[in-house]
This record gives sequence, structure tokens and C-alpha cells, in this order.
Amino acid sequence: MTTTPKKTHIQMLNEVNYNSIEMAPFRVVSVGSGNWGTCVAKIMAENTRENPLLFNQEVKMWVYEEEFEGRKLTDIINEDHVNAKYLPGIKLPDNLKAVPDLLEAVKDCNIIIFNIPHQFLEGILKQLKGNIHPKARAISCLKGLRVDENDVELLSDIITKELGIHCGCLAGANLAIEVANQKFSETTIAYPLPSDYVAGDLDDTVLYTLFHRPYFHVHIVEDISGVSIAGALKNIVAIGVGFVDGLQWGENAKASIMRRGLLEMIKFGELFKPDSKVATFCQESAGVADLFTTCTGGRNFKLAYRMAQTGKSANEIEEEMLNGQSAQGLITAKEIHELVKNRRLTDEFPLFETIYQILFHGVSIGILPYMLENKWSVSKPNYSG
Ligand SMILES: NC(=O)C1=CN([C@@H]2O[C@H](COP(=O)(O)OP(=O)(O)OC[C@H]3O[C@@H](n4cnc5c(N)ncnc54)[C@H](O)[C@@H]3O)[C@@H](O)[C@H]2O)C=CC1
Ligand SMILES: O=C(CO)COP(=O)(O)O
Repeated sequence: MTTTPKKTHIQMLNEVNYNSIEMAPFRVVSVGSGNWGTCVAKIMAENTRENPLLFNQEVKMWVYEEEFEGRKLTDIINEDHVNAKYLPGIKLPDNLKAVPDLLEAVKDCNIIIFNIPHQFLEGILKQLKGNIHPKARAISCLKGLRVDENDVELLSDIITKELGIHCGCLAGANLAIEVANQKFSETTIAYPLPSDYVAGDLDDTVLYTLFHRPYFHVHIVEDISGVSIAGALKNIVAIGVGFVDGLQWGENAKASIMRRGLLEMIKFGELFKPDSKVATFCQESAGVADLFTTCTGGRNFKLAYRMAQTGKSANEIEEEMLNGQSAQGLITAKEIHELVKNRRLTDEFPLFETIYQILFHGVSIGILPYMLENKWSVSKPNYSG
């Protein structure tokens, strides 16, 4: 039996007849309005305004409604054009519209950008099921994975499974406050074209036009597994780097944790998503660059630094320091621990496992060098305390 070879990305793009564009002007919604959610929505609103033939100018942003300083957050965003709680001090374009009702926000939108802390994804997808544009396409900007006892799923795959829409992902070395202040950075978008791709559909050109700015450079790839895994796991590594920096062990120690972390990220890809490419981890912004930036200036790093300096718990510091924002590495460390324990793979991930033990079982940060010497295994409790 002969099978038709799958067309490459480039072949499909070359066949597009741009005279038969069906989906433009695209209508864009951001599901999420936190620190990064608001920043990405701002970028998209800047670009939709400059490209009125391709996009409806208004970008909607679903806001989990709350009161801030006596006013509704949506009112603050729509009247003052600033997200005073999650991205203070940054002027937002007036074509960015905050919407408190999730279904109202996504109504008629054929590009849905997901950008929320990953613990809230499941609840949001339940509400969206059956209530979105049937031909919508999606991009996930979340940095996380869904892990059950024995396996791991990409969040973009969960979105596809729950909503029946194709979904790519965006990740990179992108501290929100720097991007919001239009300081230069790069990002990676993984968007393999869907099998039901039609002319005029969301493609590399549309994605580039929606996200690229002079200060925010976009590189589009196909390796959705590599981009997703790197984005999720570097948050755990950043906690390790925060620990050793908090104890002032110096630059060499931080570099060691990053090196070991990168190896474990790649190993995780090999074992759980063999289609992930080592090149993505080593060459893309979503790989080593994001690892570096999160390990030097991210919330996960800062939280762990403060834990090491004060001896307080992760939850205490998150509450004190982050004002409603979330350090995803805490959740991801726990999720990965459960998975690798159930799969009897703990020994393959000594750094991730040690960070988990420090975070949740009071193990001393001093254990880390033993782990680096491979003298420690999780079954030896005598190094704790
Ligand atoms: N902040 C950053 O610099 C970057 C973050 N990311 C990733 O982007 C994703 C989104 O992060 P941020 O926008 O920074 O979020 P954030 O950390 O600012 O989280 C706060 C958001 O969660 C919402 N929220 C609180 N309770 C909720 C609930 N019960 N249901 C739904 N939403 C609720 C809040 O309204 C707020 O919008 C995460 O996966 C993060 O790892 C990626 C790149 C940079
Ligand atoms: O992903 C990030 C930068 O690319 C942000 O990391 P934090 O969530 O640790 O702040």
C-alpha cells in the first residue's frame, strides 16, 4: 500500500492562494491578563492597529475580574489603559479591550491566545468547550505541562483535545516587564501547520505579523514539544539557581545548576516526548536563552533566592512578594516529581528531585553539591535538615 507523503511546512505555504483569504480580518482574543498575559495582549494590539487588512483592530482580553484599589480591574484597564495590578506603569493601547465575561470575550474570535498560569487552564477549557468559533486557531503562551501519574501532555495538546482546535505555542526569554518596556528580546513560536490547513488560514506570515515588533523578534519553528518542555522545566532550574545565589555560593555554582538543569530538560524531552529536538533547547530563545533569563531575573529565581535568605516557605514568599502573580516552577517541580517517581526515573533527574525535596520536604540546600557529585540519591535521607 502506498501512502501520500506528508507535505512540508514550506510546500504548504507555497500553495497558499492569498486571493482566497477566508479568515481575515482575523479577530484576536487573549485569554489571560496577568503580567505576561497583558504584555502579549499589548503587543498584539500594537500589531492589529498597524495591520487593519489582516486583523480586526480591537483585541479583546479576558480578565479574571477583581477589585483593585476600590475599582473593577476591567474598568481600570478600559478607562485608564493600564493594568494597575499585574503590569503597573505600562500604558496599554486603547484598542485593547478588557472583558470580564469569558464567553463574551472569545465570541467570534478566530485567533485565541491562551496566557494564564497553568493551574487555571482546565477550568477555563471546561467553560469554553462548545462556545468558541468553530474554525478558531490557538496559541498557548503558558509555561507548564499537564502531568498525570504516568505520562505528560503538552498544554497545546490539551487545548486541541478539549476544544477541537489546532494549537501552537509561544515561549522565549521574555521577562514581561522588560518586553512591556520595549526592551529588545526574542521569542520562539512553534506552529506546525494543521492537517486541515486551508488557504488564508493562520500561518507563519499571520503569526509573524501578529507578534513581531521591532523590540520583540519572532522565530517560528515546528518543534512544539521542545518549546513546551523547555518553557516549563526551566522554571524548576531557576528555583535551584535562586537557592544557591541566595546562599551566595557565587557565579560558578549558578552556572553548574544551569548546566545540569539544561541536561535534565533535554533528557526529559528524550524520555517523554522523543519528537523534541535537542537543537530547540540549545539554539532557540525558548531553550537556553529562556533558561538564562529566568535563572537570573525571573519570579521563580527571586522566590527561591528569598527562601534561601529568610528560611521562609515558598508559599509564604509567593504571597508576600508576588501580589497575586504565580511562580509556576513550584507547581511544575511537584508535578514532575510525581511523574518521575511513578515511572521509577528519579535517578535520571537528580537536580529536579533535589529541588523538589528542598521545596516541599525541608531538605537543606546544602545537599546540592552532593547531588552534583552523584553521591546522593533520594532514598538516602541522612543528608536532610
Ligand atoms: N510573567 C512573565 O514574565 C512571563 C510569564 N510566562 C508564562 O505566562 C503564563 C501566564 O503568566 P502571567 O500572565 O505572568 O500570570 P501571573 O503570574 O501574572 O498570574 C496572575 C493571573 O492569574 C489570574 N487568576 C488568578 N486567579 C485565577 C483563577 N481562579 N482563574 C483564572 N485566572 C486567575 C489573575 O487574574 C491574573 O491575570 C504562565 O504560564 C507563565 O509561566 C511566560 C513568559 C514570561
Ligand atoms: O518565563 C519567564 C521569562 O521568559 C518568566 O519567568 P518567571 O515566571 O520565573 O518570572
